[in-house]
Formats: sequence, structure tokens, C-alpha cells
Amino acid sequence: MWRGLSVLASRTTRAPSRLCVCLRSGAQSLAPGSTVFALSSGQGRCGIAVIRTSGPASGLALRSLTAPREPPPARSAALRLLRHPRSGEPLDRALVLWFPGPQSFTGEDCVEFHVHGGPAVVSGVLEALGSVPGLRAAEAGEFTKRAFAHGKLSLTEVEGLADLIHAETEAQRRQALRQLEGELGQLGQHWAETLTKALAHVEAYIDFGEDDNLEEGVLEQADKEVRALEVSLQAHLRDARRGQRLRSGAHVVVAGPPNAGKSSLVNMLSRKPVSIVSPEPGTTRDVLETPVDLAGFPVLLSDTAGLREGVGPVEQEGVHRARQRLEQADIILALLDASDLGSSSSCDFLDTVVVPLAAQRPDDGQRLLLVLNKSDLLPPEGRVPSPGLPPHLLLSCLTGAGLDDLLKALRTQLAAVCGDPSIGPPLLTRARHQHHLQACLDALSQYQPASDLALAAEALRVARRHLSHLTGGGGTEEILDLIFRDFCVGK
Ligand SMILES: Nc1nc2c(ncn2[C@@H]2O[C@H](COP(=O)(O)OP(=O)(O)OP(=O)(O)O)[C@@H](O)[C@H]2O)c(=O)[nH]1
Ligand SMILES: [K+]
Ligand SMILES: [Mg+2]
Repeated sequence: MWRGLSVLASRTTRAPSRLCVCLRSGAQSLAPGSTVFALSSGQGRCGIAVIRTSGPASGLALRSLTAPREPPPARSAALRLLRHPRSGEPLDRALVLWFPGPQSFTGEDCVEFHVHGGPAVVSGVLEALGSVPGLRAAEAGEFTKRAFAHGKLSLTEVEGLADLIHAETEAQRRQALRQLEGELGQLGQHWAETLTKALAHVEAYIDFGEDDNLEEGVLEQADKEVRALEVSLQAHLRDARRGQRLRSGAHVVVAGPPNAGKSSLVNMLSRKPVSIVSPEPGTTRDVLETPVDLAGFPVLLSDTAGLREGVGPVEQEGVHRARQRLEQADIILALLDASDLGSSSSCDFLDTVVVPLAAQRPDDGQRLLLVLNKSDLLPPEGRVPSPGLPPHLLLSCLTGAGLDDLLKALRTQLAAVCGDPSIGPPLLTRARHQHHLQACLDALSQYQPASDLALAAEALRVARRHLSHLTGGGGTEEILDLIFRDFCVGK
């Protein structure tokens, strides 16, 4: 008993350090010796512009531009006259901040110059920094890359930061901030620890299973934990599409028979004249796509050609494209003319598109919102136009009646397909995350301690390696480049 436990303890502590070594060696290949500088605030005329440096020559850069005065104390702002180090010409009176490493964003020595935001000031200070020996202009994402290399940010946090910079809607911002705060990384780490513990148990059993000095049920315990982990990974993978949709936008496709008012609805939801509206049926031919913020969710809204048969070749191609786009939809906004439900194109659309979709369980994939437009044309009495119809909403693009209810229904559907970023566990936001989790699960399917313990232990090691790639990137430069490419210069 005693011997077994001490082995367990030593193995559980040793295993994570192996993991760290692999992460660190991945990061070290990125470790730069040079010092970089860039404008970190936006381009163009502005009140204040922030220029920063990172690297060992940052202190020299600060002294060169602020001589003869002493640099300010660490992490406190001070007003200084900036001069060109060669000509001595005054450039601006600026706030300067000195962040000695490792307590800085990148982990290296950093300086921030908060200058007046005129283009001549900015270019003058950048030029002055370029003249300091050992300094060069930063590449896109280089500050963040250095922060990753020095262990200041994990890869999932880097991705969260990129998403936060690009977030255009409230829900995107919430999801990105959670990822930047490290929630996804912590979850990955928790999973990796479970595997480390299970591995320690299996290895102990390999070494000491024959003696009966090992705690009883060690293998069963490992087995239980691995199976529970599998269930958890599978649940996250099932949810993976939601986080990705929230990151890149849910596909909402407006479809219906000709003249139902599809283009009118798209223009109303996007608040701009995306599509031509006319009384002539068959106006829209191509798929017209526009990004919109619907109730805080990012949406790619598509207008499509009215679905009908027996038309000329150009409109037929439009109908073909509309059907293709329908297949890619996360949410289908099926639109009909409420005053024209008896027409053959309305009946066809109801039979071939609406009824089959309405019969699906909502978790099975595409979601349907049936909307009867032109409610203003209905007689004031007898508002329900056709009793056998699946659940639907009434709308008038002409008067705006019913729009609030439609937006509310859309919000509910969007929250279901994108996930609500403010509650529940953090979502997988990229195909990369999905890939590593799937690889981990695949490895775990080889974990069969009943048949071969050595192979089972190897399966756990492989699975744990895949999880470490979630936050560590797996050391491949291409993946890192792909992620850092999302950043602008100065970030
Ligand atoms: N009365 C009334 N007319 C509407 C309403 N919505 C749209 N219309 C009119 O219906 C006609 C067709 O509208 P569109 O938006 O072009 O319809 P569509 O479904 O895109 O048509 P296609 O692209 O040809 O398939 C236009 O004359 C619109 O002004 C509505 O709520 N009430
Ligand atoms: K039309
Ligand atoms: Mg149209």
C-alpha cells in the first residue's frame, strides 16, 4: 500500500512537468532577441496615439528619446519632452511609461509613448525609434507573439484577444472576453490533469499490480475517470458548431415563393437597401449576402430568388442557387404572402420546404421560422389565414407591424444555434479546438486497459498531448502564423 501510493505521488507530480517542457520548447523557438516598435493605437488623426516598444533595447530607446532626463519609475506615467536622438530636434511632449520585464504585456522590457495623435508627430517618433541601435519595426501580431513566447498568454487566450479586437457584436465580445480570461484554457488544463492522474494510476498498476501492495481499485478508478472525460469531450464537440457560429456569424436565409417580400424583409433587417424590391415576381436572381447584427448576434443574412418552376434559364439558375443556399442555412426564414397562401407557388413552398422542416426536431440541425408577410392586406376580421399551417408569425414589411415579435423569435433561435456566451461552459470557437479534442477522443478510443495495459498507457499519453496542443499550439509554426496573422501591426 505505502509503496504504491508514493509511486503515485511521484508520477502525478512528474507528468505535468513533462507537459511544461514540451510547451516551453515550443515557445522558445519563437523567443526573439531583437527589440521592436510600432504604433499600437489606430491609424489616422486622433487625440492621443500610443507607440510602444518591446525587447531588451527598450530602456535604451526610452533614454535616447527622453535624454537628458532620467527614465520615470517603473509603471508610472511621466511627462517628458521627446527629442530625435540624432538631431536633438523636439518631437512632442508626451506621457511615457516604463514596464521592465517580466511584468509587462509581452514579458520583455516595454515602453509606451502616449503622444499627440497627429500624423507628423507619430511618424517623427517612429522614425526616431528606428534610429536607435537594435530597434526595428514590429510585424503584425508580434507583440502578442512575444507574450505567447514568454508564457504571458496561452494560445487560446491569444485567440480570444484576436477575437476581442475583431468583435463586432455584443455576443461576440462576451465570448471573446471569456476566452481571453483563460476559461477555455483552464478547461483544457483540467482535462489534461484528469489524464495525467489516470496515467499515473495505470503506470503504477503496470509496475506494482502483481504485488498486492497497491491500493485496491486503482485501475477501476482510472477507468471511470477516463470514461467520464470522454463523455465531457463528446458534449463539447457536439456544441462546437455553436461557438464557431458565434465567432463567424450564423447563416440566416430568407426564402419563399416569388414576391412574398423577401427582399423587403432583408432590407428591413439590415437597415440598408441590399436588394432591389419591385412588384415584378422574379426580381432577385443571385444570392445576396449581408452581415448584420441581429439582437447582438452576428448574422450573415442571405436574400434568395423566389422558388418556382417553369421559368427562363436565368431565373432557373437563381432558383438553383437559392436551394443550395438553403442547405447551408442555420436558420431559415420562410416567408409567404399572407394574402396569397392558395397560389400554387405558395402551396409548393409549404409542401416541399416548410412542412418537412417543421417536422424536424430543432436539435436536428436547421431551424425554421415561418413568417406570413403582407398582413396589412388581410381583412381586419379572420386574422388567421389558414388553420392547418405550422406555427407562424404575422408581419407587414409595409407597416412594420409584427417586427418586434419577429426579432424576439429570431433572438431565441440565434441563442440556440450560437449558444449564449454569458452562461454555461466556454465554447470551442475554432476548428482548431475541435480538431485537438477529436484527436484526443480518437486516442482515448484506444484506451482498453483490460486487454493491454502498456497500450492503454500510451493511449493516455497521446490523448494528453493532443489536449496540450489546445493551449500550447503543438509547436507547429504554421498554426501559430495562422493565428497571429489575425492581428494588426502594433498588437
Ligand atoms: N402590401 C404589402 N406589400 C409588400 C409588403 N412587403 C413587400 N411588399 C411588396 O411586395 C412586392 C414584392 O416585394 P419584394 O421584396 O421584391 O419581394 P421578393 O419576395 O423579394 O420578390 P422576388 O425577389 O421577385 O422573389 C413589392 O412591390 C413590395 O413593395 C407588405 O408587407 N405589404
Ligand atoms: K419582386
Ligand atoms: Mg427579391
